[in-house]
Amino acid sequence: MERIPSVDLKDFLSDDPDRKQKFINDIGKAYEDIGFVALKGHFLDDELVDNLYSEVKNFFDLPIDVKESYEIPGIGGQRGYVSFGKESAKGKKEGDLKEFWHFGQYVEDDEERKKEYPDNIEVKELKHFNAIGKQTYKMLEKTAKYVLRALALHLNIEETYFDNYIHNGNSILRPIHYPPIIQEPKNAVRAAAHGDINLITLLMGAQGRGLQVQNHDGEWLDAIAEPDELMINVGDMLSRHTNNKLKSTIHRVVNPPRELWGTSRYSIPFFMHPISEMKLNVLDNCIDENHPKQYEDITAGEFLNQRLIELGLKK
Ligand SMILES: O=C(O)CCC(=O)C(=O)O
Ligand SMILES: [Fe+2]
Repeated sequence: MERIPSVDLKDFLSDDPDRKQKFINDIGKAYEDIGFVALKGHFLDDELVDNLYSEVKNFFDLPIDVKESYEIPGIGGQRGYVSFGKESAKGKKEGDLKEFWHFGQYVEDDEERKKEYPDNIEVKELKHFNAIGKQTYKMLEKTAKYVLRALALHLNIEETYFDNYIHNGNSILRPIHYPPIIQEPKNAVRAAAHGDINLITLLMGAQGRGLQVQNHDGEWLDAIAEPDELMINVGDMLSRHTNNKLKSTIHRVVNPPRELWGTSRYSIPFFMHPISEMKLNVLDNCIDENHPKQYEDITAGEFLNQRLIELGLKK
């Protein structure tokens, strides 16, 4: 496969069963192959997207000591600010050339669950940052819910199978700033090759160049979306759960050519996580003679913990 397939969520949401089925088939096929699709017809309107980018830029433009005052020790970077170079890909010692912010779940109907998560951090210097973040979080979560419904149907399980696992799930919205490059990086890139941890990732900002996806032949394909598309990929949790029927594909963000070193890159992934007690045990109907069970039983919470330690975010 030479390019990332494009799908339209409006097909899945339509009353026409043929359109709905076509969406399921297209995304299912793409995820069994390259693990990525570009998706139109999502729930983010242009005004929200514009406001979000401007708030995100305003935040990263704040003085470093202000940003660092939002870097909270002891929570594995799960909320607030994570400073430049802190996170490195699994197995790599150089930090990625990025700084980022985390918005987490807004639990409004479950006191116990609310206690489980760190609180979101309010940026006092920016009037609209927090509200715009929350609105975006909700719209991406809603988009992801329908994508997972389509995948459930593709997997021949109940359409709403994922709904209860993602309601109040541990999802994270991560605005990332890759700053201008000042001097030749030794071994570091904007984001080193990695697979995502979570169920699925919805990425805003893939219209800017830099994101690359590895195909089966080990070649790197540019993954560029249209301005109205989200790039959506399978993460390791979903790949485990489906016995690797759906592929969590390795991807990276390369440094720009020297003439573009002076430019920042902004991207905003939404990492869809389930609640921590969801069992990621391989689904029975993804096991047969030709596809023996490949992964040990594990919960989403245990899996996340392991990975945060490997990323250098948690001790
Ligand atoms: O910035 C990007 O385009 C991708 C970032 C990414 O892959 C990640 O944060 O997991
Ligand atoms: Fe990623």
